[in-house]
Amino acid sequence: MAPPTRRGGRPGGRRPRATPVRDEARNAAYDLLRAVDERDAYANLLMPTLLRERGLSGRDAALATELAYGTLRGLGTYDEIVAACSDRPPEDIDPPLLDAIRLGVHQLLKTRVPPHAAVSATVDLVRLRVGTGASRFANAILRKVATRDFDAWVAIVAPDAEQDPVGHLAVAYSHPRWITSALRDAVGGGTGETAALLAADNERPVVTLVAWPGRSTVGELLDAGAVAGRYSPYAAYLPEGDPGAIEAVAQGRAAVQDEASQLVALALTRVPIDGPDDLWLDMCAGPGGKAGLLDALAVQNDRRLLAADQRFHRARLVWRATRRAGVITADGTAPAWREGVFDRVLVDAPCTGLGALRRRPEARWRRSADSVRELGGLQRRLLGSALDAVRPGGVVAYVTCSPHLAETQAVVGDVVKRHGGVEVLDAPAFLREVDDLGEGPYAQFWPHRHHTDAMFLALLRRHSTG
Ligand SMILES: C[S@@+](CC[C@H](N)C(=O)[O-])C[C@H]1O[C@@H](n2cnc3c(N)ncnc32)[C@H](O)[C@@H]1O
Repeated sequence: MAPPTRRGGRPGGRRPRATPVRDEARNAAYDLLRAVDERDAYANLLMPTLLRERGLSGRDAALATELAYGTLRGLGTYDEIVAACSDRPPEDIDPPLLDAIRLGVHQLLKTRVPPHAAVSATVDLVRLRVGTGASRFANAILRKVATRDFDAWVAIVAPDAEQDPVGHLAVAYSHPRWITSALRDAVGGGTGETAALLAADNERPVVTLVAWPGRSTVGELLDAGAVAGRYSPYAAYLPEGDPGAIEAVAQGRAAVQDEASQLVALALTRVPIDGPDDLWLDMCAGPGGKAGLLDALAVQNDRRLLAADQRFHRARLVWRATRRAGVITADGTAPAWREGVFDRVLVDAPCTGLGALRRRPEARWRRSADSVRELGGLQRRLLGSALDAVRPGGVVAYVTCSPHLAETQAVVGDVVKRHGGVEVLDAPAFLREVDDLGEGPYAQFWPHRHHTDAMFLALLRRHSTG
């Protein structure tokens, strides 16, 4: 890409406009970035409110969302590029200014926004929101950024792919190094497959709906513009539009739910068990995604579901998502139920959420490797407690929305060894409609293979009291 010239229409050649123009979509994107930085806001929860408050809809809403989420996902790479274009490292740049520059870099390198528009809109934003002096600094950085495309910058700023493959992938695909390394170990493939996984984390996931059986049908969702799901008999994808505008969703008969989440809950119900099959437990049920499906299946098959969550407000959400389940606020590690009374138990354990990075654009920068260690003890206690809660012959599903080996195989391996009397079942055998879940006995979904979250499933049968 040629360097900017004054006449050629390139961004840097233009003088700043006398009066900065306020662009509502970019302002909303900027405010989201600031809220994430200053108040630890969750981008996917705050964005709909921001759009509503600003009266943004249609293309403006889509632009604001794309700019904010894209910037949050990509800022690992963008900061390396800013560092290469500035005499100050990003950590020495005032955070409000840095966020505006990141927004500009994203527009220049990852969108079809014309470069002159990307620069002038960012410079205007900085003048209005940060200050005139800062806008000159932003202008100078963005002029340099605009001299190359994304791949050319990665070739300059990322560590050498041969000498430091993890470092290269981390910068090229904007993931923290520790997550890149953990995902590479978990996917078990080479650099190519890790790159495909990291790239999938940077894509906008399609909205997936679940038609709760007995309450709505996939046909009803298809009539409302959705497309049939690939694997789950209850799934439909919504290519565009607001899911809340679909009648079945608005009436609480269907919901938004990733397809892998549907399938792991379904797999638990598919394992044959000898003897009674009356009472099911969802031990970590909030906010109620899997409980909603389990409850609907329980109602259809004349079973009973007890759904528990340690936090009251999460339990309340479960109550709203279910129709007949008993819902309680309870700590699964200090159970409010007798041992060995349940026929099937789901432990959807609290985890790092590294399998859902597509949905939570800022999450990768919030978590640290310490959180894996911190969660490990709780995950082990919850799974141990689930094995106590299930009757001999009954089944436990251990699920995480993280593929990190320390949260998945290591937890199951340790608890099974300690507990005794537990058989690890071949989980992929209960999900025959899905290819490539791994060689067993565990099932691992992947965004780049299945277009779902990276959900992990272990199915365990309790044989004796151990
Ligand atoms: C991964 S989320 C569960 C998601 C849920 N199954 C769904 O599909 O919507 C984990 C849940 O575990 C709850 N939790 C954390 N510690 C717990 C404990 N000791 N006992 C019960 N629930 C707990 C959290 O409040 C959180 O709602």
